[in-house]
Amino acid sequence: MDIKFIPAEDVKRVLHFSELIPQMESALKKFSSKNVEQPVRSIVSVKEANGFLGVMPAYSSTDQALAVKLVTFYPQNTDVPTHNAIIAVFNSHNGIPEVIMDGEVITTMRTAAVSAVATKYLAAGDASTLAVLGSGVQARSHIQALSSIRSFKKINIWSRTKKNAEKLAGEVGGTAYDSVQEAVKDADVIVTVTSSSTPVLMKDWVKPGTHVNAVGACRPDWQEIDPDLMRSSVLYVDSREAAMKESGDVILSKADIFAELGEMVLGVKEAEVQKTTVFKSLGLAIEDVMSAKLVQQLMKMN
Ligand SMILES: NC(=O)C1=CN([C@@H]2O[C@H](COP(=O)(O)OP(=O)(O)OC[C@H]3O[C@@H](n4cnc5c(N)ncnc54)[C@H](O)[C@@H]3O)[C@@H](O)[C@H]2O)C=CC1
Ligand SMILES: O=C([O-])C1=[NH+]CCC1
Repeated sequence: MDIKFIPAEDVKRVLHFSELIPQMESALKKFSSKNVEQPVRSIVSVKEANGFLGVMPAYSSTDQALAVKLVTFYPQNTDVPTHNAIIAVFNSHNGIPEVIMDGEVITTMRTAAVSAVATKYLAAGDASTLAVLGSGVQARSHIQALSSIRSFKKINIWSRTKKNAEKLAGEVGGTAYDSVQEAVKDADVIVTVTSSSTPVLMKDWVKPGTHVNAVGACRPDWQEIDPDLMRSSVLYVDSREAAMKESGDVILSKADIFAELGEMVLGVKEAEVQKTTVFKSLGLAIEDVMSAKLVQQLMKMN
């Protein structure tokens, strides 16, 4: 068996948001039109490390794309990334494994690309202030991806460790804030990218009409968003089934899900731009499978 390995440097070299964002928009549509075979991910808890291993398979017959991502989340890691992943790609005709590629860069970029799709449809066209809560890997990729969708004049950053917020603010020409309330007060778009398991963003701090990409809190007993904000906003999710199984923000608040993002992109459900909207992101295997396919195509061209 001749299995090729594609390392992180190669994935990083070929993958760009200009191609990844439309690819994710297409993946979301396929998912919500039931053109994808994908179970909700399996989670193996590693209690001693407060971490988990997630197993994320998906198959798209129209793309002849069959792959599985294996991803770990160890939130207490400090000197190595908190998320680590590989993606194994199989030949969909004969089941032979063909490629194993790094999945960390894809996880970093496709998550932000999906939030960019949500922001493109749900944020005001003239959105000028972006607030980011958290200062890690996803904070950086979200600033990059969302800046390709809207022209932000201000980028406000809060992180529980102020010096990390200041470092990120220095990198992106933003401003670091001491409190979440101050950071989000004028924001048109908010991104929550923390590893918190309790709410960091409160309803009363968010101005009406803001779009929130809620990216952290991927376990049924974790929350990043005030339940009142969840209930009072128009709520979009990547997958209804996954949200009802995995998202503490959705399950514990008992908020009504208005639509899957793919349904909105398909035009089956409205994009409620004038209202306060929350996109609750959990991450879908099909996003990884279609990102991996794009990497393979781009590698052939480069
Ligand atoms: N929806 C999706 O598809 C994906 C979601 N994620 C989630 O996004 C979040 C951020 O991921 P990364 O940036 O890769 O992680 P990271 O480890 O690079 O950064 C985590 C950030 O959260 C902050 N943080 C940790 N505990 C906190 C607490 N109790 N209160 C407030 N801030 C806290 C850290 O200081 C840091 O700024 C995580 O929750 C992660 O699981 C990550 C990948 C995909
Ligand atoms: O989709 C994904 O890869 C993840 N979602 C939360 C942690 C990792």
